[in-house]
Amino acid sequence: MWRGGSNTRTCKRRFFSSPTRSRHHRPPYICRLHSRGSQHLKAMAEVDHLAAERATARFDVEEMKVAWAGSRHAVHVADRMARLVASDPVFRKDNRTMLSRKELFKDTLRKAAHAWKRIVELRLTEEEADLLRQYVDQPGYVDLHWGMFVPAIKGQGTEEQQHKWLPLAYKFQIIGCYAQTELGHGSNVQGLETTATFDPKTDEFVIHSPTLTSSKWWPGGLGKASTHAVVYARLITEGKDYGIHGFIVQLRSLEDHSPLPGVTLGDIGGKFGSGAYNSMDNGVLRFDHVRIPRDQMLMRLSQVTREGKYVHSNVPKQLLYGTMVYVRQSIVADASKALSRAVCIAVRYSAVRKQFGSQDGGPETQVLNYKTQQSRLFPLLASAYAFRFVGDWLNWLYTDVTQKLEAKDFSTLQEAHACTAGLKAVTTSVTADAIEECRKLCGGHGYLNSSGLPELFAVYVPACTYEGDNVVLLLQVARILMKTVSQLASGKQPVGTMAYMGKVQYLMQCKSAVSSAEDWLNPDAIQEAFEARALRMAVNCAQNISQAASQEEAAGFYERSPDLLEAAVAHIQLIIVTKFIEKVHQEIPGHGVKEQLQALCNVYALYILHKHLGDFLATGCITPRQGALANEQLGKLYAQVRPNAVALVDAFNYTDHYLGSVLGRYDGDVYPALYEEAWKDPLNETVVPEGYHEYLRPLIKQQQLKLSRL
Ligand SMILES: CCCCCCCCCCCCCCC/C=C/C(=O)SCCNC(=O)CCNC(=O)[C@H](O)C(C)(C)COP(=O)(O)OP(=O)(O)OC[C@H]1O[C@@H](n2cnc3c(N)ncnc32)[C@H](O)[C@@H]1OP(=O)(O)O
Ligand SMILES: Cc1cc2nc3c(=O)[nH]c(=O)nc-3n(C[C@H](O)[C@H](O)[C@H](O)COP(=O)(O)OP(=O)(O)OC[C@H]3O[C@@H](n4cnc5c(N)ncnc54)[C@H](O)[C@@H]3O)c2cc1C
Repeated sequence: MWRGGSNTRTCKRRFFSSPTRSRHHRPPYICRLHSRGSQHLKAMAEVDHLAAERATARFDVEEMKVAWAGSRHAVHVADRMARLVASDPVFRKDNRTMLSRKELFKDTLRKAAHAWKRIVELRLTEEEADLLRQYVDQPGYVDLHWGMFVPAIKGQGTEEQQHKWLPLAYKFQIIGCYAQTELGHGSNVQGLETTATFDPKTDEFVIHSPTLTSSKWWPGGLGKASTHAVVYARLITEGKDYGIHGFIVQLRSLEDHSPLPGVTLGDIGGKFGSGAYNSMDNGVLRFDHVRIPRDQMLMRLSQVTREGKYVHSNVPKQLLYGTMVYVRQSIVADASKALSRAVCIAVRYSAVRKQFGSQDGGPETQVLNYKTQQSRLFPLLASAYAFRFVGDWLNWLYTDVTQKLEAKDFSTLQEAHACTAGLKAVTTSVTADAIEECRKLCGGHGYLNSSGLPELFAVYVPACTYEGDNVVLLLQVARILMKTVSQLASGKQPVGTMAYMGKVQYLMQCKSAVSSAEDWLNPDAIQEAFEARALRMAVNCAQNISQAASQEEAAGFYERSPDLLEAAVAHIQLIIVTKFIEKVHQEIPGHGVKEQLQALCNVYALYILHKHLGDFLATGCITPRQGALANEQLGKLYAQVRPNAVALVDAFNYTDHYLGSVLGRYDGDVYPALYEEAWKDPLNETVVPEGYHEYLRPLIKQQQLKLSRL
């Protein structure tokens, strides 16, 4: 009866009602855990399986935490917020991949509401609140509300509009999203089809979706949560189309959340991966001649008068794209977070995991000691630090440009666009690939949801697409590079991150002086090689485009776009290397911290050089022998990083809750955790699976019957 007829009863129930029998049927380790209860688990947690690794570190980890976080204050606040989230049962996330879409969405609403309650109760500052939301670690409508809706109103709304709308948004009296992309167009913003036609009779805009492809499609938070949206639509007044502009549109009733008349909206459906980005209600939205007051057009950059006259302020039109520039810079900062999480998991697990090497009965080899593991993992560790520092710099640049724009100085707009677009593209592509590489570095166990890596990958990978497809963004960088090269002949000196191009005479013919592996530790040698490679690739592209004399320039650009993409990547990698070198040149307190960062900086640069050796050789920046020396030095650097690897990921200061990985646990006690986690799967709720009576038993019985007839 027990075996045959009770497949809906849970293990838990049986365990308590019939312990002897349960113990018999349960895996022995689980019984031991349960019988000893939490005391046993606590005792286990006190064992630090990575203590020996931590003891070999040659630097002050606490000071490295400061270097990573940016300041002692930042470490302190992050620590407090991370612990606040980790200790609150509402923010539990270990069961996330097992929830249905509806459950997951409700769980997201619950977490967002609870986070807001805590923020208000504890009177958290903006900095603390942002961190708290980050550690909750579940994509949801609040990301778009704070991350795009509010910034769009701040950036494109007049003082009056900000005064009216921002207090409502700040207190969550309205919830907003950013509705730009449509079914038919995302990358090509100028191709959007939604219309906003001014009606002077009523002093209103009529928002309309004229075609199926004009349906808004993808905006996060739109599907189920938002009451309002900043909608991007073609402004039509006095019969003329003035192109894309932003409008604040109410979508749902503030009483019962039902869609307002003329508004059709919903969720666009399940997305890649279990859990992951499915907590977000990406939505579809159609308008059927929906009327909004004229003053709900965001009028900071251009206005429509009461009479319907279009007036454009004396500012560049591209300021309309300001919200995207803002989010792109925050995506760069987020890249180092996602990458460092994956790397932290892979480094800790690689130090715990042992395979082979015990023929004489001695201990097996930690997989972290394999040179191949190091050569795959340490460049990713170095990249996490590189992205962190370039992200800090980009944040500085963004703030600087914003201040200049306030003073009507638009000279650095192009630099901000090129850097945010290019760095967003390179850091997200590398990070997405790196998370997948970390999964492979963790072998079979990396493929389990409980490793945290599949979900991290699934959540992260759309960053290569949203806020601008990475290829489209790199082509923007390439266009600016080509413009800069073409201006060199006229003697115009490039500025900012393009300034190196001003050394064109030298960089086009210089030869690297490197003659030993150690010479590659000289930052000037690295800088010169990267500058020469980036410039020569850009100049080659420019020459190839202009040599196609029979073609229009645009056609030449189109023809050469695969090469242009590579030139843009080379330019962005130069920026990352340069900012890392600049960081290491600064005063960095703490025993051994500067030395470690120096080593990581060299790993990052020489790894890129090794990986893109073809570029460096083809452009004649270095010789094959110098390439080989760089690789030789890289091997030596890996050996230098090895004893510090675990401490270098400890410096990220992530709680086990935030990491969300049994493989990346701080204490390294991986195997009991893996074992225990398996039993939480819903399939293990019953010993005999659902479906046994319908499908397995008849099959087995049928075969038995056949056999008995033989
Ligand atoms: C947990 C806590 C939460 C707190 C918040 C935390 C942060 C938030 C994180 C948020 C999480 C992320 C969630 C995901 C949300 C996703 C949202 C979206 O995806 S929104 C939609 C994004 N869409 C895009 O990115 C579209 C990409 N396309 C474009 O940007 C443009 O179409 C284009 C740049 C590709 C082309 O523009 P276009 O005008 O058609 O023309 P040109 O190429 O000819 O360019 C003309 C001219 O303009 C210059 N330019 C272009 N863009 C910019 C810019 N942004 N700034 C300045 N200048 C720009 C370009 O260089 C040309 O210059 P010129 O001198 O004339 O050559
Ligand atoms: C998870 C997620 C969340 C999102 N959230 C929002 C949101 O909140 N609000 C919002 O408005 N939008 C949102 N989006 C939409 C997002 O911004 C767009 O998907 C993105 O800008 C890419 O545009 P697309 O889908 O039109 O891609 P496409 O442009 O159709 O890309 C398809 C392919 O064409 C290539 N391609 C396109 N143009 C060119 C070109 N000129 N040269 C060479 N190759 C080209 C691309 O590289 C790509 O390989 C979200 C998307 C995702 C996936």
